[in-house]
Amino acid sequence: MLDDLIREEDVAWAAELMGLGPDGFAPVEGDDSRFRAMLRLDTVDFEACPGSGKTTLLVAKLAVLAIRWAYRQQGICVLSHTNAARNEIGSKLSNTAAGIALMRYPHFVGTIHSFVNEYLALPWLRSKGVEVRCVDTQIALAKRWALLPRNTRWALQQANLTESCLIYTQPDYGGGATGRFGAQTQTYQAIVTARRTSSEQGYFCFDEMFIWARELLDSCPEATRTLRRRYPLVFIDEAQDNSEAQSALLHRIFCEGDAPSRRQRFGDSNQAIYASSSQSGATTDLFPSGDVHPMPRSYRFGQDLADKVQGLGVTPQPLIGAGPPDNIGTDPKERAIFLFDDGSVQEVLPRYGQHLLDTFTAEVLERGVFTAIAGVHEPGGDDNIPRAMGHYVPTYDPSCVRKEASPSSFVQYLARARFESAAVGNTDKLVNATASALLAASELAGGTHGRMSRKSPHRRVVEILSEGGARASYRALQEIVLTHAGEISPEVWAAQARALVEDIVRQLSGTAELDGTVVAFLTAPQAPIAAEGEAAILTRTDNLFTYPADAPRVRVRLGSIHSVKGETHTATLVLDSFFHKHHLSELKPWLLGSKSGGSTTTPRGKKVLEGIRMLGRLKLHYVAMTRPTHLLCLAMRKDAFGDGELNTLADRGWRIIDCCAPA
Ligand SMILES: Nc1ncnc2c1ncn2[C@@H]1O[C@H](COP(=O)(O)OP(=O)(O)OP(=O)(O)O)[C@@H](O)[C@H]1O
Repeated sequence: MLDDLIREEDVAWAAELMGLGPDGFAPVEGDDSRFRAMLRLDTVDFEACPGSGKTTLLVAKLAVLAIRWAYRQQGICVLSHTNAARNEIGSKLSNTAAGIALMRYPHFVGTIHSFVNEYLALPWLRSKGVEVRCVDTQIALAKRWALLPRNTRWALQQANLTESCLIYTQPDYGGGATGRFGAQTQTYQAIVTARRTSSEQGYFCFDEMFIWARELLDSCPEATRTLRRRYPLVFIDEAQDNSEAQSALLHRIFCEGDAPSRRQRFGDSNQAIYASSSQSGATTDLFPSGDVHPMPRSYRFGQDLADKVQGLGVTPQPLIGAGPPDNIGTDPKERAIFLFDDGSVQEVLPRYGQHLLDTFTAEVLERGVFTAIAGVHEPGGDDNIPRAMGHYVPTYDPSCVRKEASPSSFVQYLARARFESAAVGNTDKLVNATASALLAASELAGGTHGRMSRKSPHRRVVEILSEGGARASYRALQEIVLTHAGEISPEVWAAQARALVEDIVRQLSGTAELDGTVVAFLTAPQAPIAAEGEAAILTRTDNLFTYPADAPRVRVRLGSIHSVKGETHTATLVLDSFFHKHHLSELKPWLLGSKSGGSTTTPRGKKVLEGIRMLGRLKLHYVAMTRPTHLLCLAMRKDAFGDGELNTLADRGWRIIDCCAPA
């Protein structure tokens, strides 16, 4: 039924639609990989280099399929790993009427988590009589902690266990990281009781939904048949990032055994990086495997950058640099390395800002995307400078860029929305972030309205608040948020916002007294602090570094490498950071060109893989260094380099900028 849905004559139309011109997917210099990729509808893995247009290709295929899809009860299932990727696909599809149809029944476009919730975990829990109110790890854990007897809490604290010991891994509420408290202990029993009670009340942690999804499949094996009939064609974006739990579950739903769905995965195994060092990739249904369709051309950057970053791929791919795109009308720029020492680490960002001003025209500075990213962005000890982003920019707030976890305070909800709307430029994010923060505060205060809804958070709040009551406070609060573009000063918070927020949270939750957890969630915003001395850098809590500070001409978005996966920037500065060792210093042999790839071959011809930590380091920095279209910069300690090494770098086309010396 599916074979004829994308025809040769559709390819030029789809390329045009994606803004690539009619020849966007046409064969180039004998390479017809993209043209063939467009036509294929069999089960295949598209393993392709950074910037090769995987997401673009996926959306182009979907646009054609949307027009030809004639089935009313069966749909296309498009799964991504993150909300950011889902939103990217959604916004690209929304450019055509047929694309918009794909966002509705009978199709599904969403994250793997939302698919698992909607089709498996939620219906299963409902069938067991549980109404799911909220899937939010922070809220579920706060509820569970509050359910524990006081002496259990004390015992857990004494054993250095945090709330996360209340996450379970089995359908009997057992498992999880309970430290020295084995199943026979009273403390363990209290933990299990709190887990069970809060789950029965409808509060779940994010990853627990997979437990219930698996239980459904165990109990009702016919569910897979139904899902395969419903979704004969499945696309998975960012497939390299799937965890074992996700991969195994998807394989079981769509592939294992008879009559599998057709499944196409898009990804790049060299870019497989995970949210935490304890996570690892899938072992079931490895990506890529089986029929692999490579696409070697990167449309993001040119050949010079391709040649310099290629070696950082664990399995170096033949990288053809067919970029950069000429959408901002400038040529690729000379790569640069900023060198610093303990005393000048905070000079790096201003020097980068100045370098951008010297390199790009005012128009490019206005239209381009400029970032500075570090492998480690959570603060640690004050030694081993540079340990994390905070050593370069003391006011950096890591919670603002954690895309998947929920913010942990009202102010952080707003900060994240400011950060996100800096990229998109709409107020909708601020309005909904305010509403989400109020709903989260209300849940913490004991509200039981639940957050599982297809409606926007703003609509939910308006519906719950009665007219004449706190709805007026809600309107006034939204007006304050919008007037201040989400950046509420401590003064405005104290004088106006706080009372409104408390009034709304009381009405949403039906609780007169707001306890300690809610009070902590509603802590006042901090005034921006400037670091001491000449190297003072002032960023706002939204992690935008503006330069020059007094009359900004460029905005640099700060973040972790994880937070920029899949993104395209005009210029990217990759800052060194520390995890067991300094990342970039450890990668020096790759920068100097003496090593390439994730393995070496011994004189006897034996292939020896780099250690696990080094492989992680390579992948992380391969993602980082393949983001820019026009300018790649690095920042490293000056004393990381020995005799002659800086000359080697200069010979390899790196411009050296020494921040230890006055500008
Ligand atoms: N066929 C093409 N011709 C010209 N430009 C293209 C083509 N395909 C994609 N592009 C452009 O290349 C850039 C990268 O595309 P995209 O983000 O889809 O790549 P990706 O493979 O998903 O990247 P990553 O692996 O880093 O996530 C975008 O600016 C896109 O518009």
